[in-house]
Amino acid sequence: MAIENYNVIGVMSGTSLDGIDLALIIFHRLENHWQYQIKETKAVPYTEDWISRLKKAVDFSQEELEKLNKEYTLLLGNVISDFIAVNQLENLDGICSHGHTILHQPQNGFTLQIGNLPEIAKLTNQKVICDFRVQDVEYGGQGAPLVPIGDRFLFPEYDFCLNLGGFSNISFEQDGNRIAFDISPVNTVLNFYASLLGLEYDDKGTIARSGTVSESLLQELNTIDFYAQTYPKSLGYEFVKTIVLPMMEKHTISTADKLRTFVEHIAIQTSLAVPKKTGTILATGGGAYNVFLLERMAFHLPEMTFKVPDDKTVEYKEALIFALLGVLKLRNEVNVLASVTGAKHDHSSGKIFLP
Ligand SMILES: Nc1ncnc2c1ncn2[C@@H]1O[C@H](COP(=O)(O)OP(=O)(O)OP(=O)(O)O)[C@@H](O)[C@H]1O
Ligand SMILES: CC(=O)N[C@H]1[C@@H]2OC[C@@H](O2)[C@@H](O)[C@@H]1O[C@H](C)C(=O)O
Repeated sequence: MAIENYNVIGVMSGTSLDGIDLALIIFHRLENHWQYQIKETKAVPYTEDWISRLKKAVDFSQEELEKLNKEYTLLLGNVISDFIAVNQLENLDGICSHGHTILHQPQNGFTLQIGNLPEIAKLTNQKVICDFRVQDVEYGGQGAPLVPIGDRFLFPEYDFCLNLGGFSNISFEQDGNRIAFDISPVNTVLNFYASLLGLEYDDKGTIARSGTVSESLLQELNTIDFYAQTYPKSLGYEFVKTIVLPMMEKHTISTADKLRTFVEHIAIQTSLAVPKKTGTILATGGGAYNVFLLERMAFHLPEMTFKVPDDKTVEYKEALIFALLGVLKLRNEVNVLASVTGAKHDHSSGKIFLP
């Protein structure tokens, strides 16, 4: 019985801008099946300065972006090195790092994740596998979402995997193919309105719960073109900045009412995204802690069972899956599914940098 083991660190910075997630993962590959253990984790919050720079970067010039990329690679290198030192890690097979998405316009042929410069391998003194999205866009794909292959390998017992991060996405099996797509913005928008009230986020959705749905805003949001499109499809911050926030800002209602309306919008779009209305949904990402959001989803999908895991999978599932994408790349195996991204074929994506 062939068992293969990998010791890797998964590193993820998501679009909610809460910080950098690191997870030490041990993978066991046993006769075509993957098993995992999340051994150590750390969430490193961004400073106010970094949050502001990463937010503004969507409007940066090429020169400013290059400078930011170098500085962010240095930040990631330091954060990863600290994680290795604190946990006294040795004999790692690699660091599998997503970087941070600044621009995402697959329709125009580009996506940019910073923090993926070759220096990262020197800074950490480790083999680094990174930049997983670019090749997919070059192959005509969306470059996102990339976690669905991990959903297939690591969470096959669930009918649906729902990620509630900066944006939400869903993945499921259909006729032997994995299907997945981004559903709607989630914490990118909720955090923006929470920040107007001086909060990092709307804890458990309490403020949204206190608000009232604006039917006119809700209707406008639900008729945005993106929702009528068929998959493959993915979202970037550009969508929030140019379409969603301007639409929300036209409505002179309270911030609590905006939060309430947007929660309803997410819940409705989620219910429309699932192809069948019964089964089990694995809900992960920080939005899974938004109790009110989950209540509204359950209202629109009354026969669905929502499962929020009670372990580190909720917060570290993306770091875990990018760790798997890196291992698959090291094995030269497919880590991006064309059925999900729309690329011309399945492929093994990512760059490998040696120290
Ligand atoms: N107790 C809570 N109540 C409500 N929302 C919460 C709570 N805890 C976390 N969140 C939300 O989750 C966000 C972090 O989610 P997560 O880490 O999944 O985002 P992400 O890594 O940026 O995701 P993605 O890569 O999918 O965009 C926070 O910014 C906050 O909006
Ligand atoms: C371009 C980009 O970074 N997209 C993120 C973002 O955050 C959530 C959603 O939009 C998803 O498409 C993707 O991240 C996850 C990890 C993915 O690729 O599966």
